[in-house]
Amino acid sequence: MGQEHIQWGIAPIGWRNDDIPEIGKETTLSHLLGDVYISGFDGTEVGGFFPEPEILNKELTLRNLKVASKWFSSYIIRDGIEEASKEFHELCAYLKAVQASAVVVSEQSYSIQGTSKNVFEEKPYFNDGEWQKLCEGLNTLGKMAEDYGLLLVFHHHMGTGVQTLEEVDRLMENTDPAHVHLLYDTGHIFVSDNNYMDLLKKHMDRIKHVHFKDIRTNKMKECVKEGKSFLDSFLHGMFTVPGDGDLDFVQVYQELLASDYKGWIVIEAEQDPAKAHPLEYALIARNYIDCRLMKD
Ligand SMILES: O=C1C[C@@H](O)[C@H](O)[C@@H](O)C1=O
Ligand SMILES: [Co+2]
Repeated sequence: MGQEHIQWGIAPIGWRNDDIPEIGKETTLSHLLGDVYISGFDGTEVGGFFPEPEILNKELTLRNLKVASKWFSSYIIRDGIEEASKEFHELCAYLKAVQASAVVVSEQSYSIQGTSKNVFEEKPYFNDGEWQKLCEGLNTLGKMAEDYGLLLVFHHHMGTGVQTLEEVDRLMENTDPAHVHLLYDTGHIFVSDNNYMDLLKKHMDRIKHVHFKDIRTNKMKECVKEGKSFLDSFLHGMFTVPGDGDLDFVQVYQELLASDYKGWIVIEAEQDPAKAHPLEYALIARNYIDCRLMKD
């Protein structure tokens, strides 16, 4: 089956975190890329601290690495599409210059992702007019991304208005499949819906980018019980790399291969690097991929 069409990446988020920039801030780009190389990955995603394209390209080429994509927080509902487009153009130009394949979009209007609110109970909900504005805006951004040779992949995310399977269904139904694609993140959909296979099976035809995020369910239960925020949940150790948590990535991977998925699978596990040594965890993930997922 088409394992040769998969590119494996690991996100900077285990080393430095854009949601809490103080975390791991002493880690340099060389350190991060060195670890990505040592742990045998094909590349990474662009972190907030990454330099201008010329410098980044040189550092990537020296290590034979690639970048897959970068996160974009859109505020289409709050600010309108014109406002959102300005920053989006800049990011797409950057991503084109570093030869990325996708731009990861998350609608952050009313998001509680970066706040102290209980992420398990206080997520926002969009009204009908807001859904329409969001979907139309995403179609516009998706066409823009194509002008830069990029795919717009939408990231469903805890603490946002597009979190649950039902919300992903609505987004997929009301956006143009030619221009708006989906990022499938195992960890976010599991924490939200307690299930990660339904979304994958239902929307496989729209999935063009994948985040493999594992969950320590004992930690997740503690976070739910204590009503923790998203940021406190990850500091508490809710997320980890595949092979260290409770999700079964074998069935996910088999489903992706059976559906002839082509593209990036990026390991993405935000943890406190002071507690979870980033290279050690990158190697745990690599070992799991080699011994459990790609064994045949
Ligand atoms: O893809 C992601 C990017 C992060 O900034 C985000 O908070 C994380 O949870 C995620 O899945
Ligand atoms: Co993700």
